[in-house]
Amino acid sequence: MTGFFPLPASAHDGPLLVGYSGGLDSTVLLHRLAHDPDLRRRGLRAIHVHHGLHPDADAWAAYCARTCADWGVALVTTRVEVPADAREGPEGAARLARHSAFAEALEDGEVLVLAHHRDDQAETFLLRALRASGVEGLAAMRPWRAFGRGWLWRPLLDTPRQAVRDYARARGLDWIDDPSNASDTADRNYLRLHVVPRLRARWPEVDGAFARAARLQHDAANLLGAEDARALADVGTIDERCLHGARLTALPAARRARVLRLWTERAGLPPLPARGVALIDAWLDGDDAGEASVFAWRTAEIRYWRGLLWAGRALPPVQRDLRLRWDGQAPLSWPGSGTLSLQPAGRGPDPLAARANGLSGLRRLCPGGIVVGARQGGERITLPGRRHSHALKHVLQDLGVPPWIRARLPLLSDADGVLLAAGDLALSARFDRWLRDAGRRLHWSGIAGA
Ligand SMILES: Nc1ncnc2c1ncn2[C@@H]1O[C@H](COP(=O)(O)OP(=O)(O)OP(=O)(O)O)[C@@H](O)[C@H]1O
Repeated sequence: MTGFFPLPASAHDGPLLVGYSGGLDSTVLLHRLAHDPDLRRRGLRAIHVHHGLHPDADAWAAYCARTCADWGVALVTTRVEVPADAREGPEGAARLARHSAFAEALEDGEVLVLAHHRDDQAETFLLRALRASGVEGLAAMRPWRAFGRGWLWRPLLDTPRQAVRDYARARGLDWIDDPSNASDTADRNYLRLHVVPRLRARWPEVDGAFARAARLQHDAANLLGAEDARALADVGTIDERCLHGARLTALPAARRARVLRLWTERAGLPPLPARGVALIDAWLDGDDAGEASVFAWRTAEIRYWRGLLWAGRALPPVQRDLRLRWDGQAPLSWPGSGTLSLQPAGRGPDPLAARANGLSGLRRLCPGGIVVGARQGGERITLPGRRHSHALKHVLQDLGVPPWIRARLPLLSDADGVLLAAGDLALSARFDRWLRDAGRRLHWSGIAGA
């Protein structure tokens, strides 16, 4: 009988949840784990994701249930909906649905175990090279990573497919052959069926060589990542969404691209594409004419203005015609662009005056209630301590408010159209006085993602 192949040491010791499709690889993995008394003591269960895509999918789920019962392993079967017209194609959409089912099933500290092996790693490396990936992509799959509330472990990543096959044959295991593996329409299958066999005929060690190359990229990616984090800290963020773009220009182009990607990743945005990096480079190199520039990708945007870069979720369109009445009692939602509320001020006012003013004071200030609307252009405001009014545009420019926030600012006016406040960024002398007397402050929660 061929060897009971060794498993690498486990980096985390939570109970195990095996992703069990019923195919050769995960059958071998489950058998190997289920027959290892040390691992069983940690706790072991399996999950089968029923994609409902193949006519035999019910039979596959039943097969997995029987095998698990034979081996004394508890099985969770989860049915997922795979959208027929997904942008990622059917395999990609099934994979996404499967991974969210895994994340949902995984309990705190539990370890999801998947049966990717060394030949899968070699294919992933090749696929990534064909997509012109950098070091992070070429590092391919990691043996361990954080996943949902626990971890993801790929203990077979150094085990060749042939060893997996030998193990199954030696123990008389059977498994499900998914017929889609024989089709070469998917890139991975094309490599597996046509390309890797040609390479292997000439270079028998090709899988091991690609897998080793992936590991080297992994080490390089870790080293680079640590330097990127230092460079980002040196560039300095104003907050997690706003960066001193001008200071990026001191960095070499390749480092600048990596720092931008790290910054957008930390802001929780999808990976920044190369054309976004190129455009930002052009902004930083060009004359800043004072116009804001924007690059949008997927659900995200980066905006550039006066040497500063902002990253966030795509902003809602400007609603120029929207006008709402507000009595100040409850917070007012300013559609797509935050909320206005009147809150108690930090330093307490004279309590008697405050009670006398209170919200009825707001009605005294504006008998017709406050009208909240978008900027139309040409507004003027008389700031506290000033005798004359100023153009709101200049006030906001002096405050350094970027144009896309200016366009979405809720403007508060009285019934006669006299401007009281622009968000909570600029207050008129009259409104400021009333707020002080009432012991209140105006709060605008700002634009989410701006
Ligand atoms: N239907 C399924 N139910 C449970 N686990 C599954 C299922 N399909 C795949 N797995 C698990 O995921 C592992 C990898 O399978 P496969 O290569 O098909 O998945 P993938 O997530 O598409 O991987 P890749 O990242 O290589 O594209 C399997 O060995 C198995 O452990």
